[in-house]
Amino acid sequence: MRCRPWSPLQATPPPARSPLGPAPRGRGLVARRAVPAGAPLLAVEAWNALAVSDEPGGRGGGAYGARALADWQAVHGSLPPLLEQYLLSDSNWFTRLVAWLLHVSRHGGGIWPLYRSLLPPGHESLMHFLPEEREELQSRELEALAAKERASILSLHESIFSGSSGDLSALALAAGPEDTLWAASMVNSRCFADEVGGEALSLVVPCADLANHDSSPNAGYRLDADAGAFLLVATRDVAAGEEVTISYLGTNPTKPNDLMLKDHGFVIPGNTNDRLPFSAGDDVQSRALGVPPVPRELDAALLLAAAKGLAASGGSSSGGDAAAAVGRLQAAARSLQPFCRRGGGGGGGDGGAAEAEARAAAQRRTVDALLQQCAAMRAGFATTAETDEALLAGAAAAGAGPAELSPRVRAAVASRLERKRLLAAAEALLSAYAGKL
Ligand SMILES: C[S@@+](CC[C@H](N)C(=O)[O-])C[C@H]1O[C@@H](n2cnc3c(N)ncnc32)[C@H](O)[C@@H]1O
Repeated sequence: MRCRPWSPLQATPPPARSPLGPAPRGRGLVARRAVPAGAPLLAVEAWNALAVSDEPGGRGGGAYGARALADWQAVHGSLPPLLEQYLLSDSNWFTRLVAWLLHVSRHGGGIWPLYRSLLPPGHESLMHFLPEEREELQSRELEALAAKERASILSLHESIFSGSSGDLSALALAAGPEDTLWAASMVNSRCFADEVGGEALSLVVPCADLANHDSSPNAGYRLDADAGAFLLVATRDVAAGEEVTISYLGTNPTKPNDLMLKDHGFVIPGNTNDRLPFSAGDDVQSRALGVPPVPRELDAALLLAAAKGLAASGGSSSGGDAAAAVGRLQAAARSLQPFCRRGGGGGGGDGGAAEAEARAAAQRRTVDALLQQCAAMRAGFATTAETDEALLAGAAAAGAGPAELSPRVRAAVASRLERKRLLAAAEALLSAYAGKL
């Protein structure tokens, strides 16, 4: 592929596959020279991207998508008419991009064989998890999500690509379900979303798609239709040799880790969008499970003060870096928010000492009930955080498991460890809260 000559980026070499590596992100983009904030880091010609209109019949009438498809064919050659028709149809954008990626992977000339060879052969997103790998997630919900995701892609394979019955079967785009699963995870984990003149677009952009995620990224991206290029732009000064990162939360800033794992195959340490599944014990399901009702007695201001105090003292006892620990405290505090007293909560002052003591006692009962739920969640995990940490560090003690983890098991262990660390943050927060009463 041809990136603009002034592009100051290079792709890092493929990483050594070692589980001992310090939280490796894999390959990425690295700035070859310093780039000031606001300046472009990389420009990929628009005709080198696979761009589809999310809703060809919607806003913008699919005009940019149709033009992009025509431009692409002018450069890379005509697509089979059945595929061209399908790419312009109102089938969902995801399936259209999967079809296009499968086509260029099998039949594309020019840059596409090189691009195909750069794409990873396997992936850690949930649709690839086999039943024995799903168990490593230590979460019934995630296991169910993984099974559902896989079933939905396999059914898409049958209805669109399968040799016997699919809408596009005549094109022989996928040799089997594994091809469709691969292309689906590539689109899920690598595609960009943007809009031109109100027309929502989804794009696979070779080269730009090598940028890894960071929660405090140093780059943003945009499709510049006038310049005919997809740009990565520095959002702050980037030093020579620094990794160039973007946020994968661009289209869904509220994405929790379960969905990160579903789409991207990794979790964000200290993802503030995560929530612990505390129960108020007042719904039918909780009553059936015997979860005692939890009165909403916490004081929002006190909860915030407890969280701030813990954050100032270096986060909770959970592992990982300081920013992640603060993120977990925020996520824990938000998980506890529903247990705060409505209408300001107050509780201070004019009712006398007896009333204040009654209020404190009510809060302690709420804290105790929530700590009990934490203990129940902890008991539901088959391993401890320490075991997971040792597994990820590759220092598996005798009987703790194999020193080498497959990429998917590694992703599963990272995901369950992150949930345990969030739980530890919630426990620390509840204890700090109780200490303030
Ligand atoms: C768009 S690609 C980025 C380039 C990728 N590293 C590669 O070698 O092709 C997205 C994939 O990179 C990996 N990745 C990106 N950011 C990551 C992060 N912060 N932590 C762990 N893995 C990350 C995940 O496997 C993800 O599905």
